[in-house]
Amino acid sequence: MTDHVITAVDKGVLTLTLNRPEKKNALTDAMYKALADGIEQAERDPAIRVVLFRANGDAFTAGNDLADFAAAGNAPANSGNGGLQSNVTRFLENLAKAEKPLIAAVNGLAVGVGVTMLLHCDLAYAGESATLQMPFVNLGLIPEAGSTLLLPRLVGLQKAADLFLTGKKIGAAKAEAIGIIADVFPDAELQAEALARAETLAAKAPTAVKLTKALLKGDDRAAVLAQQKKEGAHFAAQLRSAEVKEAISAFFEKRAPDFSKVS
Ligand SMILES: C/C=C/C(=O)SCCNC(=O)CCNC(=O)[C@H](O)C(C)(C)COP(=O)(O)OP(=O)(O)OC[C@H]1O[C@@H](n2cnc3c(N)ncnc32)[C@H](O)[C@@H]1OP(=O)(O)O
Repeated sequence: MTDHVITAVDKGVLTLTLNRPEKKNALTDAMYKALADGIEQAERDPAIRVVLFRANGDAFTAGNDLADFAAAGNAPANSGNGGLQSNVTRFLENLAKAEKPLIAAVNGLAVGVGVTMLLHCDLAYAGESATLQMPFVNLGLIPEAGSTLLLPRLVGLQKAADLFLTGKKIGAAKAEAIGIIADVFPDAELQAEALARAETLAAKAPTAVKLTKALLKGDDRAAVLAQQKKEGAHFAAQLRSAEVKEAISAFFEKRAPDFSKVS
């Protein structure tokens, strides 16, 4: 159990609220566990029709907790903790496997997995001041969640490379224009709008909704899960690299990383 994710069910909507605002909702293993458990609970419970991801504070999420990455990178190779933690993997797999609709309300910053998870959401809404960034390469890492398959399909190879290789930030309007975000709302209206849409969807005919989602996703699930596995293997190797050690040290020392000496 963690207080850093608040789980609530109302009117057919399972709401998972990220609640670690003092760390910009950076995701710890316990938080991934709560998110993975939440999706499984929704899939099991016929009374739950929709999952809504939202966040308290001024950021959606700063992505994976970098201290956890540093610890995983330093763990003995045979400790079972030398790659993505099992709850991260479970969360990413559950996103890809979910049969019920997933909705996200993105306020403020969404970084790393905070963006790649949106590629699995059927409806991702954002506040107008939201920014999205996938700085995996800047951290010495590679993108995950099947995003190396999903993003280029969604936005084209050039735009996907631009986002992944530069790690640049984009605003909500741009994210909507390229298809990552379904709709943008004034910041003050985002949460109410996303909840209202989730509740409306939860009241619709559940089998028709599930079948429509399945048809929209096509036959992609196996390919996405296979891509997650490929990404995960590279990710685990990179976590142990000098590149990641330098990038994470630089983050906590509040300086720019220096990759000039890594080969
Ligand atoms: C499988 C998943 C992979 C991924 O998700 S990869 C992506 C990993 N995430 C990142 O690289 C983002 C790292 N964070 C940042 O770049 C910045 O932060 C932000 C741009 C998100 C926000 O910057 P600002 O508004 O200046 O806030 P602040 O003072 O940097 O952060 C407030 C407190 O939050 C902690 N924090 C922020 N992000 C993380 C994180 N990802 N892991 C651990 N801690 C984080 C900071 O250290 C600090 O804490 P203190 O107040 O104690 O100094």
